[in-house]
Amino acid sequence: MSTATETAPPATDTPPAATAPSVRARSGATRFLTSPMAVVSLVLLAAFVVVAVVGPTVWGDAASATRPDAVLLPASGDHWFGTDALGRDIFARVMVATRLSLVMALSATAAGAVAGVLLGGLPVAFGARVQRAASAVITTWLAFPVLLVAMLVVILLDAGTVTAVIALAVTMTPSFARLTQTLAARVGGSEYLAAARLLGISRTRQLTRYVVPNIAEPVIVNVTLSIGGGLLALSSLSFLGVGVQPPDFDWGRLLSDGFDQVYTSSAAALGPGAVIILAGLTFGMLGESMAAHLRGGRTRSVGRGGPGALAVAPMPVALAEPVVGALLEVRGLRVTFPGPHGPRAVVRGVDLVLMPGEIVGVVGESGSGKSVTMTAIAGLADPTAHVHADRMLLRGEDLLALSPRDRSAALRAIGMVFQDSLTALNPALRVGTQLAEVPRAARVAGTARPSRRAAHQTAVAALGAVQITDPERRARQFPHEFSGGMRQRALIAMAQMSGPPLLVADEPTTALDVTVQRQVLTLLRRQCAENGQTAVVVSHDIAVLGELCERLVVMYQGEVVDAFPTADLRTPERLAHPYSRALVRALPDLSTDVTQPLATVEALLVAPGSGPEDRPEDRPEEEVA
Ligand SMILES: Nc1ncnc2c1ncn2[C@@H]1O[C@H](COP(=O)(O)OP(=O)(O)OP(=O)(O)O)[C@@H](O)[C@H]1O
Repeated sequence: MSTATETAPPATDTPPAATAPSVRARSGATRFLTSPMAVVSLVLLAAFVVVAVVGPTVWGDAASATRPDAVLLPASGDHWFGTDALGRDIFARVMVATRLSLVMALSATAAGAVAGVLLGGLPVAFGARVQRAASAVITTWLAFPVLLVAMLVVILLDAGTVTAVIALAVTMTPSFARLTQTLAARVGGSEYLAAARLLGISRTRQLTRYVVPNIAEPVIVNVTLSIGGGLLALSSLSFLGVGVQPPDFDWGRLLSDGFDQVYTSSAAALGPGAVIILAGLTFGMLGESMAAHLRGGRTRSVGRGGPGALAVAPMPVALAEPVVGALLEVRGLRVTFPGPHGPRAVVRGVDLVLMPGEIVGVVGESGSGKSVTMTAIAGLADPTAHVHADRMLLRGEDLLALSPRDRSAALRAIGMVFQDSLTALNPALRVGTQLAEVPRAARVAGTARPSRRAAHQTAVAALGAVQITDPERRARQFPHEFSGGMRQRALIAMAQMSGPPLLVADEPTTALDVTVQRQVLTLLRRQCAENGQTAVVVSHDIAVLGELCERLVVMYQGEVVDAFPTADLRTPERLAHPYSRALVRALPDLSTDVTQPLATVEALLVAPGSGPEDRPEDRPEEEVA
């Protein structure tokens, strides 16, 4: 069956010299600065900061000098926003008020954010009871109207600048607390925090090392967005006469004063109003740009056309003719991640050819690049990854020549079964509801979207097809109510629902016990045979792959070092690569002498990116076996 060839071209660690700019590894800051909205907001912010710093020095005199001969003048070349009832230049007063307005908004937001983060985040380290109590406090607090709370604070503390800041901070605290609580709950339920607890790591350390770093980014984005809202709220308080009191003045105070003369000089109110709106927009745009940047960077689920997507081979590469009839042909796949010492190539020149209907196993030790290879092929590479290929044909279609949108559509021919069934299924949705999303999302263009009921029935049938008993009842359960084997089968059902011609299963049985492992593998093989599907199954376990696959591809240190029919496992001495031979010899069987230590694959480990002299094929065989 094996008409394909996999070879390991000479590896180099340097990334391709010329690559598509869209996927060139760029620093986060550089990527952020490519957004026009981010640039505009930063320029505006810089202008506001400069005015806040130099405003009182430059415009201080004009802002405070009273001129009885220039009272209530309309806007003109000399007085852009006109003059007030004492003849003071309103534009100069707006410029001078910038400092107080910004300082108040920043202080109130910072105080509200710190209080909110503490209220929302601290309980995570103190267990469920404290979390429930904090949650009740936050919910009650949120239920009070913002203006009412602000007024209450003003009544209790007397109107003034500091009171306005405190009032705003008090109204902001519960929303920051709710955000932090939601984010912290996600971290609180994570496996890594559970592991930290098991290891006896102190609560303070849990909070500072595990909770805070994982919630910091969205909180910072929210703080930035809130500064704009804070500015507007403070201006409203001053406008209502309960904020900054004379002789101090902020933008809201000036807006309030300007309203008194709106019929004689509209610029007196419009000027401060426009500046308030511009400042609000500036912080809003900055926050939105940061949020978009984070979504597109670390937190966004990896897409099939964005960063991390496939780079079009930039230069003509001398390649052999395409393999006739291949379902998938990948040549020269390279994946590089940015590292502290420059780009790190973790997949180096991988070739992979799959013929229709075959099941191919990809085996290799942990970190050899199996998952990265598969996710890169499926267009699901991490957004920080730099993916490059010389050729990539899927069902005869040249993925490198397609637009990101068309490539995305073409890649729907690949169904993925992920390794960790617990994280691959949304814990908040019933299994049936999740599966029902597939037919509703994957409807054929031009046809009506299936009804919820029809989609649900399809989901139930799909669960039945993977031998989940009582699928109707199971479809109404949440993933945590399933056993590991059932979840894995539900994932297989989900991947199969859109009938993809190619199934990629990344370690589908790693977390399962041997009996369930066998059931899942049998199911995979039967489903592929029944549906005429091609499958690539990734595993560390050469024995598992030997049972399931017709052909094996061995990866080591980011390269394909060997490829052979599964039958060759019986004659390891015929395998071409020492690492493959070592892997097979390390497999115990019934003839293994149980009185002797099991054979192991010894010290081959060198980091990807090491020179060729460190690679196993360059070592004497006895060192390997
Ligand atoms: N997002 C990432 N950023 C940086 N390096 C990464 C990233 N994802 C993977 N790597 C690196 O790529 C290399 C290959 O990882 P990969 O997950 O493909 O290994 P694997 O062979 O699938 O291992 P395992 O069997 O343990 O899942 C590893 O050195 C890993 O640290």
